[in-house]
Amino acid sequence: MSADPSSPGQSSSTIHPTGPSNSDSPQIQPNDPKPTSQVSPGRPVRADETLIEIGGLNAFYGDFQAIHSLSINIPRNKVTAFIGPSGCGKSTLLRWINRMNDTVPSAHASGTLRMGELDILHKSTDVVALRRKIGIVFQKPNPFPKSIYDNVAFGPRLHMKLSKAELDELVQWSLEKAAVWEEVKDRLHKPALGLSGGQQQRLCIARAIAVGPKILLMDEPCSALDPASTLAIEDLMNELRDQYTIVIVTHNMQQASRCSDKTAFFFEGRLIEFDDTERIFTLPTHRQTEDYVRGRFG
Ligand SMILES: Nc1ncnc2c1ncn2[C@@H]1O[C@H](COP(=O)(O)OP(=O)(O)OP(=O)(O)O)[C@@H](O)[C@H]1O
Repeated sequence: MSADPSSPGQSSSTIHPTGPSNSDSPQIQPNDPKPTSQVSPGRPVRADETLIEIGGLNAFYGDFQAIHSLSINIPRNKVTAFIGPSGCGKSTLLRWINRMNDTVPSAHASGTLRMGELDILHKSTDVVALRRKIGIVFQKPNPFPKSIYDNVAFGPRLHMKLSKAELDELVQWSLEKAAVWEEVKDRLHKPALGLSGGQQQRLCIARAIAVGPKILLMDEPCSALDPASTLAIEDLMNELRDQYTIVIVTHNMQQASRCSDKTAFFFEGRLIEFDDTERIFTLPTHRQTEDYVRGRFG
């Protein structure tokens, strides 16, 4: 396979949708001086390169406020875990990052939510283009009732002008990246719904990366999977982390500590603590964080 281009769908023979440089996205300057942690004033904080910048975000369903004045910078090419008890706003935040909440009539939000120059919350933002950059994988695998091949080819057919050979190459590349190619290569034109749950989830990841996102949002991607499939997804996240920015919502503390670089702990719609995962699980600053990661509540 040749080197990944920085722009998906360009009409060259190299059609892999994303590459390590991610150079086509507007960028906040590396070494953004904003701290990536909200805790421990005085403690040195490593300056990660920010991909998603969130400032003073308030999110509502009607009158109910689900997220309160949230400020957090999501670092590029890292895995960030969102943890916290049920109802604390983790999914709401994911759903605002790729504007899924547009489909909820009562949902509204204020504050800053940016990916580089792109103002995610702005009314004029092209949501279809945004979702190419910010893919999402849900709790329950949701392949389309189509063939395995057509699931992965769906987005590229919509957004890119590719020859049959280029599309074949892209489908293969995406399935390889999602670590499911070997299992499906001989049944590409069979129904996706005939795959196991773990295979379906990896297919959904292949479908998400086929259109060249910068970031993959994963909302409890393993909660419907058996332990072996869960391990396969975790291994996959480890492999993808160099090329993608991954945000995972999880209730599984082992998973957060195994898979993520950074962890954000939320409680009742507020960010309590955001730090390196190792620190959150060994020496958190807040008692509430410690109680949660030790399983004392939630
Ligand atoms: N469509 C909606 N309409 C009204 N309220 C909603 C809607 N979706 C979520 N909420 C409320 O917003 C709050 C945050 O919900 P959210 O789903 O973001 O929490 P969560 O931390 O992801 O929870 P869980 O871990 O159980 O998935 C909850 O009180 C929830 O009931």
